[in-house]
Amino acid sequence: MKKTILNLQKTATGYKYSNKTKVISREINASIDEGKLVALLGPNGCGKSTLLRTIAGLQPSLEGTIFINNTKIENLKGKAKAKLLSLVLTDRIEVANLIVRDIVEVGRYPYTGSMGVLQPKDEILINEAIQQCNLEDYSDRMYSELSDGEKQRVMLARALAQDTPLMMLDEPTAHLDLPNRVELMKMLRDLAQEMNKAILLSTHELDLALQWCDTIWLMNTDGYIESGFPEDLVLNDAFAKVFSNDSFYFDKTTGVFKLNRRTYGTVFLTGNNVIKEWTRRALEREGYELIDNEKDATHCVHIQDSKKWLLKNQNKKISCSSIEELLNRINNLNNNVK
Ligand SMILES: Nc1ncnc2c1ncn2[C@@H]1O[C@H](COP(=O)(O)OP(=O)(O)OP(=O)(O)O)[C@@H](O)[C@H]1O
Repeated sequence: MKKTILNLQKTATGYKYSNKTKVISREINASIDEGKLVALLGPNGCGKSTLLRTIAGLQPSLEGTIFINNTKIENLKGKAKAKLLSLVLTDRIEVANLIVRDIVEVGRYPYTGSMGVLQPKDEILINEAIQQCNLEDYSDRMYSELSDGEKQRVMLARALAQDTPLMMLDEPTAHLDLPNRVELMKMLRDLAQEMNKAILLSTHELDLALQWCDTIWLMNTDGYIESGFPEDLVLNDAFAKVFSNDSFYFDKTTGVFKLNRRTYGTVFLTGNNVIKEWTRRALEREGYELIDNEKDATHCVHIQDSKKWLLKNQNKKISCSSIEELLNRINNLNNNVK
């Protein structure tokens, strides 16, 4: 059976001032088992960073109990806490005159004596962390001279060297381009599975979280969390409730957000699946709704190959050689309406 690494019971988070308390989240009951990658998702300002800081013990919880490896977080201090959890924050730390390896070595601080002398086992774990984060060619480079994506990998390597059962990352993909975002998510998933770590990351990358994470903690604007399997949260409309508004909605079929807007006509579309998908995107962007019933459609489009779209409208049959031409023709037919 999988061991539970993080367990939150009736946790409330927030900020205390001398004469008042500002509650951000309440009644959080959630847990993470070893080997699991969990995404904390929610709108701006709902309380994701506050929760991560509370779990890390950087600020006290207002109510409830947080257990890491069955130990209450408030009973953990200094090095004992640093052996159980590592935290990678969004803010880039700016350090002068340190090379990448120096920073990864900091991860071993909880295990070294008062003089900070590294033992052979520490060196092995530092080398492994550098390797796992693909930093072998960077280990002697100045940290301050790296790109944001490379700095992010260094921070992950430092957290890995810390060798904790729980790793937490606050918006780790924030400064990365798309290939690096995917690469990082894959790396975190591999780490969870191969090293049996419990990993909690906050993110705004809904599609990446849906693809790569075992569980999603979905936080709404009132700070309540619904925890579940990504696909279940899509199908039970939890995503739609948290993220949709008057301007756009969450489309369950495709898993993306779409603008609510007037439709200019309906299209019945047939043909090769890949070309159909890109044609669908263009049609929907232009304000056309795709329907399954040929009889009721304003336009019918049959895709013959990647250079031929056959547009049928009442008595007309028009052959188009690109999606751009298809859209121009449909818009021309619709001119009086649009
Ligand atoms: N030190 C603080 N004192 C008082 N309120 C704070 C403090 N830090 C954050 N807040 C408030 O707590 C709420 C939650 O902030 P938090 O940064 O946790 O949200 P978030 O979900 O991480 O947001 P984002 O997605 O924009 O990063 C916000 O209303 C914010 O203004």
